[in-house]
Amino acid sequence: MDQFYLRNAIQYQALVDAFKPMYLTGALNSSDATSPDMVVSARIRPLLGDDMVAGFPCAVFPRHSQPGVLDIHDLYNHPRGRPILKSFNYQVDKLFTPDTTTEEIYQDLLIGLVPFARQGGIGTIFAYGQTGSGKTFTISRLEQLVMESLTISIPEEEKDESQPHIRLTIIELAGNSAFDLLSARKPISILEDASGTTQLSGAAEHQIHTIGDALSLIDRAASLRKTASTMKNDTSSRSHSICRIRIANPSANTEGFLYLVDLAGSEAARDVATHGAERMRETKDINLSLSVLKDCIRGRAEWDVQVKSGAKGKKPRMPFRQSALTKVLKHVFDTTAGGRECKTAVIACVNPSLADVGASKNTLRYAEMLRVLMPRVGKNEGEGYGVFEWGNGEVREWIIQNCGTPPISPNILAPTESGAEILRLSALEFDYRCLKNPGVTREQTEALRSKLWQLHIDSQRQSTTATPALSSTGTDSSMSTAHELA
Ligand SMILES: Nc1ncnc2c1ncn2[C@@H]1O[C@H](COP(=O)(O)OP(=O)(O)OP(=O)(O)O)[C@@H](O)[C@H]1O
Repeated sequence: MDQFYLRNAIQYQALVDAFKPMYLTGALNSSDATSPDMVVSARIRPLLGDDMVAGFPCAVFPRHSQPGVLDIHDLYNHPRGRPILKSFNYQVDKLFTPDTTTEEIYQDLLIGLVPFARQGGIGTIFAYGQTGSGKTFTISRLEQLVMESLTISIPEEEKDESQPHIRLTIIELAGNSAFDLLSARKPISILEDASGTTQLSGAAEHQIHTIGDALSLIDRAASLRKTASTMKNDTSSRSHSICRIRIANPSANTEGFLYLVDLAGSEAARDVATHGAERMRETKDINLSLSVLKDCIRGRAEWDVQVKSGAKGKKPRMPFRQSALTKVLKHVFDTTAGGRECKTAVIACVNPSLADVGASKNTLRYAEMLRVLMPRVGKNEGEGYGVFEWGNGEVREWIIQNCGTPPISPNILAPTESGAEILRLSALEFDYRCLKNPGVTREQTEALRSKLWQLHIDSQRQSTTATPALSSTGTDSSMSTAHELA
């Protein structure tokens, strides 16, 4: 296949240049709001020196006219002998192009997760993608940035007993075995205790006082992972790495978590074919754990949508006991006893080279399967807009008229947010903003939040154009068009 691509690189480029995208509507429309606590993003890494030397052109393009949409072009052999271009498109909530830096991704996806975890929530970020697509590049820098923000924000002289206690654990999962990356890859066990909490038995938790402590531990884990992979004569990480940051906040009596997960590379079938039986088994284990993870992430997002929107339905399936990866992340998926508030972000990493086009399509199909659409709010003639359709002006107006006394300033509660964005705020964040206003009580903030959600649910019920309670962009949402070489 590679030879076919290289032989036809010039024709391929001509077809790509002539490509005219169809405007996406319906389930793929970017104006459809997805689950408020789940952001599915994609990062296209730049073509690197090696890719260019190999001579493969770029096959993945962000669509500038529609935010969050990517076009991928593949080249097919046609029976009449002329290669044809097949184009596929995918939709994500946020798209990071080759020019985006990891610092910008942090600002976009993680800046809110850190205070959320400080207040007792669970924030999780996953990097998923084919080997060499930039997962480790992305997650390792995000780990550093999170640690900087957790340790730098409080000046040393102002730290006291009431400051959050930060503890770091970094483990690696290979098949069903787990290792502590901060204790020379010592094997550890994943156990559920009597209360049903997952324990990483034997894994050290390191108390972090300064950014220096954190960075040296992160470096230690990264170099151990790299050495293990080189010893196996393997350039790609065939294991999942999980960085867990526990944030205990004595003054608020809360304990939150941040998980940064660098998933094992999903491997293309053509690569697997060149490996032996052990590698094939390893790949099967990885694919199984990624499939269970997908069911769990999607199930959790569906559950959040059901709870927040008041939609009725069967409890979504979250088979987290089926793999070591999801057992470790039980916190994130377990909704028994109400479950904990969670916010999740996924970064689907993509190598834009034509040589990896098949794997890129798989990665983005996986990402699309994680997107859960909120029930759509329609507008009937003579009716007002649903909260979801409000602009910031309407949100502000509503706050002024409904906040009660003492007043809650729209500048503090919703300085820029639209209706959809204000609904996406976690309860913790909503209350936190309200309580910043002098004299405002918790009862008042809870009443305001319930009122907003009640209004949203009522407008949904009234809507005659409502879509089925929960819908997904699903696996068949990517559309393809074919263009023949003239
Ligand atoms: N956004 C980027 N900008 C510049 N270089 C990048 C970017 N993303 C990845 N790279 C480079 O691409 C190469 C592969 O990246 P990385 O090791 O992060 O891939 P990976 O997805 O973790 O692969 P594997 O699954 O094999 O571990 C590295 O040399 C990395 O420095």
